[in-house]
Amino acid sequence: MASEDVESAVQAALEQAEREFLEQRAARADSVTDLDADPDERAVEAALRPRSMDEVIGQERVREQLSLVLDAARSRGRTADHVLLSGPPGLGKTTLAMIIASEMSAPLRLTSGPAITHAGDLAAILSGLNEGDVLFVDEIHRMSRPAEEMLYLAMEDFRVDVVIGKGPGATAIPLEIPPFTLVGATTRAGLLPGPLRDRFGFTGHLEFYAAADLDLIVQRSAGLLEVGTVPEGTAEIALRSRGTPRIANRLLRRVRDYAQVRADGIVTRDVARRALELFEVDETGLDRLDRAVLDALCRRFGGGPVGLSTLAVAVGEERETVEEVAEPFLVRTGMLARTPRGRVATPAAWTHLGLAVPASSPFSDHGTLFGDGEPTG
Ligand SMILES: Nc1ncnc2c1ncn2[C@@H]1O[C@H](COP(=O)(O)OP(=O)(O)OP(=O)(O)O)[C@@H](O)[C@H]1O
Repeated sequence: MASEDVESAVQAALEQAEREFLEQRAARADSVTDLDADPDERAVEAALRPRSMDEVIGQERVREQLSLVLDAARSRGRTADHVLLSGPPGLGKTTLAMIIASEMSAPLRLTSGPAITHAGDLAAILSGLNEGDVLFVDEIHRMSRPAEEMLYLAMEDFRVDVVIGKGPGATAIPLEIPPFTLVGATTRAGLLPGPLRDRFGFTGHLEFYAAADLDLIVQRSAGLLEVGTVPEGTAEIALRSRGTPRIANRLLRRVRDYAQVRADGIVTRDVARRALELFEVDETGLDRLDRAVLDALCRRFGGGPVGLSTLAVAVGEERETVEEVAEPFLVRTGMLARTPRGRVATPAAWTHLGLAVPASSPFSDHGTLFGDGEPTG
C-alpha cells in the first residue's frame, strides 16, 4: 500500500471508531433517567459538560489525585501515565477523559471496548495516534481478548505486533507507536484482567455524588440553560437524581419542559415534584426500571434469593442493564442485597413498595441470608 493509502485507511479506522463510540452510547437509551436518548439531548448534555478541572463539582479526591498526575507529567514535559476511571454510568468518566486531554493540550481519540472486535481494529487506531494523544476507551472491560493482549504491549512498550497471515506461516511484525495516554473507563473494574489493570499508572474510582454536590450541578446547568430556579426546586431535583450528574441534568431538562408548559417557567419545589411524578421518578429517585426490579423481586420471587439472569428476564431487560444501571443504586439505597445465593430484597424494598416484610424473607428471624451455595447471579 502507498503511504497515502495507509494514512487514509488509518484515518477511516479512527473515524469509524468514533462513530461506533457514539452509536454504542445512543443505543443505551430508553427512559427519562436513561442515557443519551436522542441527538438533541446529547448536544445539550455535551454543552453542560465541565471543560476544565475547576468546573468539575464533587469527586474531590479523584480530582486532586488526577490533577497531581497531570501537573507532574506537564512539569516533566512527558506524556501522562495511563489512567483508569471506574464507577457507575453517568458519573463523569467521559467528562474527565475530555478534561485530561484538554489539560494536556492533546487531541482526544474516542472508542469503546465493544467497538474493538478484532485486534486489527485496535492496531489501526493505535497506529493512527500521534505523540501525546489521549485515547479514551469506554467500557474497556468489554474489549476482545486478542485486542486486550495487544493493548498490554502498546501501553507498556508503545509497540504493537501486527500479525500477517494465518497458522504456522503467520509472522508478527513489530510496529512502533508514539507515546500516548490511554484513559480507560469501566463500570466493572473487577472484570478487568489483572495484567491490564496493573498497566494503568493511576486508577480513579468515581463515587455516587452527595445531594449537595448534585444541587450545585443542577444550579450550574440551570444557569447554562437559562432556566429560572429557586433553591427548593434544584434541591428537589438533586434528591431524586440517584447520585448521578447525568440523571440530574436530564431531570432538570424535563422539569424545565414542565415549568414552561404547565407553570410560569420557574423551577420551584412544587413544579419539580409534579414534573417528576409525571415522568415516574419517585421521591427516592427510583425510576421505572428500578421499581420493576424491586417489584419482580418481591412480588414474583418472594423477595429472593434469585439469580441475576432470571431477574433480568422477568423485567424484560438485558442482564448488564439490570446489573450496571439499576442494581448499584438499589444496593446503595439499601433496598437490594447481592448475596452468594442471589439477589435479595431487604426490608426497605418491601416497605418502599408498601408491602409487609414476609416471615420467609432471608432478613426475617426465620431466614438465612448467607447460605453456602454457589452464587446464582
Ligand atoms: N463532576 C461533575 N460536575 C458537573 N457535571 C458533571 C460532573 N460529572 C458529570 N457531569 C455531567 O454529567 C454528564 C454525564 O457525564 P459523563 O458522560 O462524563 O459520564 P460517564 O461516567 O462517562 O458515563 P458513561 O459511563 O455512561 O459514559 C455530563 O454531560 C456532564 O454534564
